[in-house]
Amino acid sequence: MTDPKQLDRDYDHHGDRSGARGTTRGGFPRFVPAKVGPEYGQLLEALRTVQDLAVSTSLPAEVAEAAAGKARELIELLTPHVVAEGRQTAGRVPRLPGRGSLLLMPWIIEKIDADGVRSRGMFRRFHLGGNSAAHGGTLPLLFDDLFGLIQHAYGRPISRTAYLHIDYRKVTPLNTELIVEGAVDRVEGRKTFINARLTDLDGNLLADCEALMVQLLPGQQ
Ligand SMILES: CCCCCCCCCCCCCCCC(=O)SCCNC(=O)CCNC(=O)[C@H](O)C(C)(C)COP(=O)(O)OP(=O)(O)OC[C@H]1O[C@@H](n2cnc3c(N)ncnc32)[C@H](O)[C@@H]1OP(=O)(O)O
Repeated sequence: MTDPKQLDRDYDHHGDRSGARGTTRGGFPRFVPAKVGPEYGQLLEALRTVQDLAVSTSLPAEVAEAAAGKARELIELLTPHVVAEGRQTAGRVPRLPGRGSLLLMPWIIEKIDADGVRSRGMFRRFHLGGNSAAHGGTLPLLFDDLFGLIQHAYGRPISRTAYLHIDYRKVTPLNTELIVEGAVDRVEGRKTFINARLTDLDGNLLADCEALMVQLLPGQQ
């Protein structure tokens, strides 16, 4: 992983974080890959299935009550292990779906270098909008995280998404393997313009997206 200070001499002067271990005084924590065993991936897959079930069931009261009890047990188990931003495992395991984060789409990075990033995966029941299609709001999440990876792999410093323009070309299906791929289009000073496309495995275009990411100034969060 590139040292962010090599990309941005002012890395430590963005914003004013606590400086706690694993974070910086910059606007973003440093992304240091986390080392985890297979049990972490298994936990995430189980939790994703719980998410799918939470949005796709109609529970009798006694089942909802029993499930709430089990959920509280899980909360008790996990709560003592909360850590500061930058030290959590989620988002720092590039080989796992969604980099090991439940927030992110559970997609796998297939290619990541200065020429662009490609990921493969599925939208699942948890992402349902209506009529068997992915919720329109899930696509910006997929694209935005891809753009973060693209500009990091391109060697650009800390930036924030200024705008993200999506054209929805075709309905995005659930439970169907898809590809999202994008690259830097051009850099103008602090501005990085990035394009990406979401397609099915036959190459049919489902959505395309153009975004502007703006490099943060010293002192900016
Ligand atoms: C170990 C495991 C691997 C990990 C490996 C690491 C990977 C890591 C992945 C992380 C992935 C997360 C990546 C998410 C990134 C977000 O999603 S960030 C969250 C969403 N975005 C935000 O919250 C941004 C909120 N907005 C802002 O903070 C500010 O508006 C901005 C965007 C920083 C710009 O403000 P500013 O610094 O005051 O800049 P400003 O002078 O207004 O504009 C600079 C230039 O940009 C232009 N501009 C600014 N906004 C716009 C706009 N909306 N439209 C057009 N032009 C604009 C201006 O016109 C100006 O152009 P020039 O005059 O220079 O030609």
